[in-house]
Amino acid sequence: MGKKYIGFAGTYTRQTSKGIYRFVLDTEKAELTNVEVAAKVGSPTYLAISEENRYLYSVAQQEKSGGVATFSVDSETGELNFLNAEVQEGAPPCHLDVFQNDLVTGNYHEGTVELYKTNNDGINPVSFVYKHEGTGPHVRQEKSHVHYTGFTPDKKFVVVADLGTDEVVTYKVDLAALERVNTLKVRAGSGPRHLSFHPNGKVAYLLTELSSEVVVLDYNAEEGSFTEKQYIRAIPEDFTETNDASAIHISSDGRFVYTGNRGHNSIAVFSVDTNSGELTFVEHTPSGGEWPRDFVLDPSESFLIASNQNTGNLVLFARDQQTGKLTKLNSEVSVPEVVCVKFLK
Ligand SMILES: O=C1O[C@H](COP(=O)(O)O)[C@@H](O)[C@H](O)[C@H]1O
Repeated sequence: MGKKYIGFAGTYTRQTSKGIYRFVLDTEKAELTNVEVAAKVGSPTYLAISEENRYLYSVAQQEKSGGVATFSVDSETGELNFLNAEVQEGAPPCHLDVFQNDLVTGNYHEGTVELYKTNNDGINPVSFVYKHEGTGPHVRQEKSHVHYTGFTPDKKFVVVADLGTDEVVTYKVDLAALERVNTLKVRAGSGPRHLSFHPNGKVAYLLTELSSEVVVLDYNAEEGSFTEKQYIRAIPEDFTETNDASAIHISSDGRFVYTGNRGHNSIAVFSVDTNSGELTFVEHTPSGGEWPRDFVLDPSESFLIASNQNTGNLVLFARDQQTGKLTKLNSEVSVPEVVCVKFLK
């Protein structure tokens, strides 16, 4: 029997969006339904849900300040109850991740990584800020642009992708501070944006926004360090228009990697070599709208939902778990200025 899964969509609130939206995926009907505003908050672009679905954390903007808003979650109904928000003067972050009482954010505009401590009532004021320095050869690399902050699978380190400096930086969380422990420099001008670990914890996949490539990295979990082993294009050789690669996700069986292409407006599918972790290109599937900023696999991993920012639509695809291929289904819903999508676990 099919299941119903509750998902959330983060958005910009520059035009008509009201904040965080909730929706339901009905797997029996293969349909997205019940879209509604779950919480009114300023530009909650990126979302993170705690391990046990107890809390949802979002990027938040309040006038000229940015930070994090926190909500408790009713995991049966998906109701969000606002707890608190912590903001500082300046642009909001663009990415966040949470593990237990540690929450990290990455700020594209400020070139910073922030550490917050969470509690049962929400979040404490920011406890540590690390500013990245550096530049790159591309016109968008005039300074650091931190774009991704995520915990390693064993939660020992935090990994940061810096689009401005072409670096992947590893930090250790040391009580209320971040200690920089390793830096990998990738190809100049590539613009690292997002990263996803293979479930084996030994390989990671880095997506570069400016060069639209996936960089396959060997990961040393003892040291928190990376080494490059493969670069593979995420867009066709003959696509000459601008493409800003967006998100990267891997299936939980570790067999398929998916990336988003803003410009080519597609999702790229790659298969993973079981031994080396290296990738082989499988196919491109049109994302069903313009500017696929992110996408998500549903909890059954039989579906993928693309979030197209410029057309404001979530589009449902069936996912073949044997081939990794995607088939667009006849189901989509409107979510204005949509950025990211997450399911309750
Ligand atoms: O991918 C992108 O991200 C940056 C950072 O996001 P923001 O919400 O902090 O502005 C964004 O500025 C850029 O337009 C976009 O392509």
